[in-house]
Amino acid sequence: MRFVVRLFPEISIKSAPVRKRWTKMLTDNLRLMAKRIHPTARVNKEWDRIEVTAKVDDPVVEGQLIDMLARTPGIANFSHVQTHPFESLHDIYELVQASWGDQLKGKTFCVRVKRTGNHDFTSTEVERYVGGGLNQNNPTGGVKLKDPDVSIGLEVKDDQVYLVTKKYQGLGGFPMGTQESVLSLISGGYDSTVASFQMIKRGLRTHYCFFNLGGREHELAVKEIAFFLWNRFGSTHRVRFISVPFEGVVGEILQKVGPSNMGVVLKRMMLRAGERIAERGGIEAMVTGEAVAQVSSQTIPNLSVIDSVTDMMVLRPLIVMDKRDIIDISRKIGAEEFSAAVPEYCGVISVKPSAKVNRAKLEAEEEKFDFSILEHALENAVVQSIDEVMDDAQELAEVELVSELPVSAKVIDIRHHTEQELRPLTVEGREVLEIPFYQLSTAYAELDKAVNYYLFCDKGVMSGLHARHLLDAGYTNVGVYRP
Ligand SMILES: Nc1ncnc2c1ncn2[C@@H]1O[C@H](COP(=O)(O)OP(=O)(O)OP(=O)(O)O)[C@@H](O)[C@H]1O
Repeated sequence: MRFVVRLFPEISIKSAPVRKRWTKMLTDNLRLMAKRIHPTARVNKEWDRIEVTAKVDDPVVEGQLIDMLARTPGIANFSHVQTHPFESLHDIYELVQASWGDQLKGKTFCVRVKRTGNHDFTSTEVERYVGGGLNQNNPTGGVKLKDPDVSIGLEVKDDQVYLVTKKYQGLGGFPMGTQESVLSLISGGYDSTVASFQMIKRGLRTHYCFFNLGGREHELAVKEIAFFLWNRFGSTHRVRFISVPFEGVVGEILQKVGPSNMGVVLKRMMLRAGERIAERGGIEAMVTGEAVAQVSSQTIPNLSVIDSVTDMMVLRPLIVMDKRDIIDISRKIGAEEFSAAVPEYCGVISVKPSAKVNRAKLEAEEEKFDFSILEHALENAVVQSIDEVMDDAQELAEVELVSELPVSAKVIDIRHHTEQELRPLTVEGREVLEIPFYQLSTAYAELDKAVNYYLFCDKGVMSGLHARHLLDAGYTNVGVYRP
């Protein structure tokens, strides 16, 4: 089987040396991946195209090669082609008639020919001869040069004719490795996932940085997404996944920062930490999934307060995109199910978020922040190669979930104290302890081990994550209460 790959037009207009270098990179990338699919797969570079062949007649291999080409950055489109030797114009006509004749009934069509080599006919002569013959010998809707129902692509190269049997859309963008590295701040939601994809598609080597706010399950879900993106669109280049334990930072924000500023301060802490991690890895730009006014921390005034903590360039590929379009891309690239399954971190952060934070007030609040906690988080960041991230995905501890509480059980309401005040939880006949999740790990140690505790939060996500946390820490008397 044979595929002809056309370069993304933005590559074709580059200067000759750049084009040559980038085409070589795309060829190398394809070679690496094709070899993983079948040992006979070969990738050959020519000036304006790349050919991918495999000496095997197997629809599974064919499907895998099509999938590989459809998800490789740098390709405009690609065609499945059949090659045949020919001696005369009439041979070409017969080949086309055999493969296209019965598909032209009632349809308008045109024949497009590209020719290379020495022949005693021109491309236009081939188009006329073959088109005329097809029209005469089939009940077609006639030749139509503009917007025909069927466009038949042919390539005549020396003594071979290439018949296009099917044409596929490529991903576009630039070949992986042609651009620099970036550090994508990924939370696993639709936005940062799609933002990371956009970077990969443009040929940027995209490393991942995750600030762990919600425990091991959240981390694993994000690792799964990052691995998926890399494996599907950028696996020719090894990247890193950095996980930064950020629960301490969140706890400190919740204690030192007023509700309206929390979201913006959290993002400032993320950019501060992200910048340091990027610098350690020799990376010059960060990427986030923010879009203007999608939430209140993403207004222009707030984004500018967020940005002011770093000199490093922050790329926001989704900045003017609508959420609906972002989710459409997520669906198209197969990431939607992953992002939909990522637990939304319900405890953090702004209870009454402000669309325009008061910068002076925010900076005054930040002065109370203990920055050694941020340093501690950075020291404890775990760096993994992306192909190793799923190795540590051991089974998560099972958590008991109850809607009716056992007689002697107590409930721990782990919501933020402002929510506890707004909507206090009462459970008839049971004691409810109010321990916000950011105090839980220290407070839990003080509790009576003989009692069973069931954690409660609004969505059941945080309570599940924290119950798992406690189980991991060796406590056994803990579950989740979902009334
Ligand atoms: N836990 C996290 N780890 C790493 N980056 C994060 C984290 N939370 C947020 N970010 C970064 O900050 C950006 C803005 O976060 P925010 O929670 O305001 O927005 P979002 O638009 O809902 O993002 P997403 O859909 O990616 O979760 C995210 O797109 C992401 O780049």
